[in-house]
Amino acid sequence: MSVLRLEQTSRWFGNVVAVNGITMSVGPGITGLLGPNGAGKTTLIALMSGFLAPSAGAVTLDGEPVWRNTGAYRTLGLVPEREVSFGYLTGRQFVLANAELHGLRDPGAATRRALEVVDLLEPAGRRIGTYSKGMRQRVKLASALVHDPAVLLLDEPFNGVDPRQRLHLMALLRRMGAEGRTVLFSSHILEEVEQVARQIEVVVSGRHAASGEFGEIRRLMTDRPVQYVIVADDDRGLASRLIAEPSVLAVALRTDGGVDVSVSDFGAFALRLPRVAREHGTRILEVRPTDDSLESVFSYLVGG
Ligand SMILES: Nc1ncnc2c1ncn2[C@@H]1O[C@H](COP(=O)(O)OP(=O)(O)OP(=O)(O)O)[C@@H](O)[C@H]1O
Repeated sequence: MSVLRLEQTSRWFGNVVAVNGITMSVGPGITGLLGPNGAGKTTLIALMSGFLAPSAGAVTLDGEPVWRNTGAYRTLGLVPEREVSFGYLTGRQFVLANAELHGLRDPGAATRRALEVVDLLEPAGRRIGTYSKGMRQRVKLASALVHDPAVLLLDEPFNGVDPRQRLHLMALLRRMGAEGRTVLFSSHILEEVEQVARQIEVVVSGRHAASGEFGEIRRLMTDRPVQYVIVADDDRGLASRLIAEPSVLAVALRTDGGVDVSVSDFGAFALRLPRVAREHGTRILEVRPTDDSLESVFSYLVGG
């Protein structure tokens, strides 16, 4: 049972602050690290795996600093986001190379075991260059697992992987978590994280925006105010009726036509809007959410 801990951890590159004073603990089971592109997930994972030194604060594994600590490297496995650049190696050669780097007593047996876990024994004699994207992810996973680490860190493992392979990979991660390993994976897709992770940590612009069980995070995201543009055949009439609705927070006429509507409870609003329109004989021509991007959800979470 291993626990990774970040304490007021920051990392900057010149004047870019990639990770900004993050404090969090990652324990056994599966944790999802959720954040939009550029949020600092890759930098965080590099800090947690001992590939980068923190500029300030500390990263520890079971109380010991991770940076420049060979003991920690034996406990950690990392699946980086970048593609394996050794396409000319076979899957077996690639995993074996890592087993040898770790100085394992029986690298051949460890390689076989790791390839079996990810279900790649059969194609292990083929060159990685001929593998599908999902197979390439799994061979990276086998390489990260070859020394049987208690902690497994994966950077965007589902990116570009087809749906069937994705399910396969998710099942593998669940198994790792159920075995008591500390598994953390990053993603920018909430649905992906929800399907596998028990615990979710949200990062935005290098800051720790939220932390909790996925139900809590989902609630935080869905309870936020939502903005719509609604275009009707009578914008002014519609605006005056909508402002009387309890689910509506604010209404403003747009100069280019349509109404900006800020909604507190979009479930209730979705039920009311067609009724309000029908009762007053108004035709709705368009309903368009204006801030449904993940970025806006995140900026809401960080209070931006
Ligand atoms: N080596 C570096 N030198 C300069 N800036 C960097 C470096 N590494 C990361 N950054 C910057 O730090 C910020 C966080 O980047 P990071 O790659 O950690 O984010 P991310 O959440 O993993 O995003 P993505 O999913 O797009 O990779 C970005 O603004 C990035 O440009």
